[in-house]
Amino acid sequence: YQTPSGTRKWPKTHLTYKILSYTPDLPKTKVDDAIERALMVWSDVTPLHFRRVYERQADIEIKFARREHGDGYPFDGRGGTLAHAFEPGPGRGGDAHFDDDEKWSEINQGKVNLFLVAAHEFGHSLGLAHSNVRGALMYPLYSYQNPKTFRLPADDRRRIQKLYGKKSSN
Ligand SMILES: CC(C)C[C@H](CC(=O)NO)C(=O)N[C@H]1Cc2cn(c3ccccc23)CCCCCCNC1=O
Ligand SMILES: [Ca+2]
Ligand SMILES: [Zn+2]
Ligand SMILES: [Zn+2]
Repeated sequence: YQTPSGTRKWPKTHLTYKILSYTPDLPKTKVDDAIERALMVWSDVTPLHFRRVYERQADIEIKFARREHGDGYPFDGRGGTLAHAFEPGPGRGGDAHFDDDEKWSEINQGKVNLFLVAAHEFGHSLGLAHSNVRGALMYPLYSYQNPKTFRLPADDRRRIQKLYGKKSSN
């Protein structure tokens, strides 16, 4: 998992993901769809492929949780931190957790958009650290934008392709 520069990456391009729990704020199908589209943000620009699994352990395990939830990084109630994720590695490496005290939504300015937050978290799951480029997906502050018109900013694309290469053209 270790690269020369010290960042960590997956030693494979076919990754599995599993949704362990859901939020009561959205229908399950909307959560599934937001997660799938958030992963596609990254697979669209790299040779990475994501497959959903239901039984076995997955590389990227996704759950909604409140406050202390067993990893020593408790959430903080509504507002504040929205979610977190672990860098590539065995066990909890790659996993993404979402604060279920947030009001998760689809297209709604006032609430938190699951697709946008998930796309950010999966950047960490794949090995990206935060960006200091305002407007980058990996910027540490959440900012709402219309998910229908979302395009991966150049800084994020450049950095993920530096780790995993570009999407094979064929
Ligand atoms: C990028 C995002 C998808 C994930 C990040 C966390 C992260 O980097 N996960 O990988 C996040 O939650 N950032 C906070 C950072 C933050 C902003 N404030 C805070 C007040 C307290 C604690 C944290 C914050 C000020 C008030 C606004 C609170 C609501 C929005 N929260 C944020 O933007
Ligand atoms: Ca919170
Ligand atoms: Zn956690
Ligand atoms: Zn982050």
